[in-house]
This record gives sequence, structure tokens and C-alpha cells, in this order.
Amino acid sequence: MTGEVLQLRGVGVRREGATLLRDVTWNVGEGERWVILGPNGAGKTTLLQIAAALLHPSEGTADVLEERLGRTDVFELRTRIGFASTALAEKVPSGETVVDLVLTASYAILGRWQEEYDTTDVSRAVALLEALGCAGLLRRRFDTLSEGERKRVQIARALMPDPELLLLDEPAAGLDLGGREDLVARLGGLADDPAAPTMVMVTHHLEEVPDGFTHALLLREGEIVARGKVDEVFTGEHLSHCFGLPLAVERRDGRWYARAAH
Ligand SMILES: Nc1ncnc2c1ncn2[C@@H]1O[C@H](COP(=O)(O)OP(=O)(O)OP(=O)(O)O)[C@@H](O)[C@H]1O
Repeated sequence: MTGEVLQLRGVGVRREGATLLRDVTWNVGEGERWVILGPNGAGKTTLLQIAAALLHPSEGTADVLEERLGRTDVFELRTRIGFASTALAEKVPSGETVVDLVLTASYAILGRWQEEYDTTDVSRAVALLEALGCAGLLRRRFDTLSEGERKRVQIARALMPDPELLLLDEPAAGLDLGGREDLVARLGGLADDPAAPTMVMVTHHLEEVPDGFTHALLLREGEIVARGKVDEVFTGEHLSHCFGLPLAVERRDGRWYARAAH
């Protein structure tokens, strides 16, 4: 690879007369850890769907893992991408166990049927679940887990096929404070691991950005407000523009905080 995991040029997305994204030009290099931040309806999930090869741009070009969307077999491409999102979690068949949910990711399917898994796959699934603090949940049914447990299992599933790109759509949404802090710390650990894939995470909250994330892209009404290294992007000026209110921004012990400025 040339080092570009994502290369978007003038990307626009239109749906039923509405402009969801406009003129998005964005590069993600190998090993970078990006956060996409913006208010409700800014286009964050739409942008992540392009990165996941689930959506084609209406305008411009998008190269994902050096494959041009529209000219490549997206089914093949998707096997190289790990994607954790609530939308996917809602499709898990009832009764599916945690370990099966992670194992089936090797085949990019949901719901165990008659696949034969070798012991290497089983060991990998167990190791990923252990690394995410889910060792005690292997035999539990996914639909009986708490929201925090579900989020961690989804990340283990997304990592199972050893993806080159890991996409996380609002991984901390719906978690209580303890659950959020636990997840943010684990994502920080993943960000620090040189063997971990290139990562892109979507969030509304600056407080959810783990230490170790290197780059950020701010979206507002489908357009980029700022993009680049976190220190340059997470300023009061950029975030105030992005969220449409005066904000003061602070960094403490590697974490970021925003509050209304008076
Ligand atoms: N099929 C569609 N037709 C028209 N508008 C759409 C369609 N799908 C999404 N939108 C609109 O596009 C905008 C961007 O949606 P998107 O889900 O990407 O935003 P988001 O930043 O992820 O929002 P949130 O933070 O609320 O999840 C929203 O205003 C949404 O209502």
C-alpha cells in the first residue's frame, strides 16, 4: 500500500433532494487514529458508510484501501474492514451466543449455521474477548448483555477478521459513566497498539475521544469545518463553529473536554 487507507476527493452525497455531504476531501494514512466529530445530522454516519464501502458517493471519488468505489467488488473489500455499529448489533439473531457472534465475523455473516471453525479461530475469538474484558461472557446470549458489554463484544467482532481498517460508529453511545470510561480506556489501549489497524471513530462528544487518537475531522451540515492533527483541530474556534455555540476547550492528561464559554 502507498500508506493511504482512505482517499476521498470532492465527495458529495445526495438523497431525495437533500445534501448529506458536500465536497469532502479527506485522506487517512496507514496507522492513523481518526475521530469524526460533529452535531446531530452533520453527516458523520454517512461519511463512515462511505469508508465502510456501504455507500457510493453521488459526486467525487472515494478510494478505500486503494480500491475505487464503483469500480471494485465491494463484497470482497468489506472483508478487509471491521465495522462496529448499533445498526449491526440490532440485526443479531436472537439466541446468538457471544463467542459465536465473534466467530461468525470470520465469514462476514451473522447467525451461526453449519460452519466449521478451526481452533485458531476459536482461540483468536477468545483472546479478543478477553482483551476487551469479556472473558466471562463467552457462553452468554448476546441479547442478554448490558449495553456496555454489547459495545465491547461488537468491537471484538469487528477485530476478528484482522481488518486493515476499523470503523466505530458512536461506540460509547448509551453507556453510563463507568461504562464510558472503561470503553474509552480500552480504545486508548487499542490506539496505542502498533499492531492494531487504522481506526476511524464517530462521536458527538469530545470527552469520548481516547488518548492516543492522532487526528480529527469536524463536520457541520455535511461540510468539513477542520481536519488534521488533534492539537490543531480541537481548538475553541473550530469546535465553536462546528457546534454553533461558543465553546472553551481543554486538554488534561491526554483527554479532551469542552464546555460553553461565557
Ligand atoms: N435517505 C435520506 N434522505 C434524506 N435525508 C437523509 C437520508 N438519510 C439521512 N438523511 C439526513 O442526512 C443528514 C446526515 O445524516 P447522518 O446520519 O449522516 O448524520 P450524523 O452526523 O451521523 O447524525 P447523528 O449524530 O444524529 O447520528 C441528517 O440530517 C439526516 O436526516
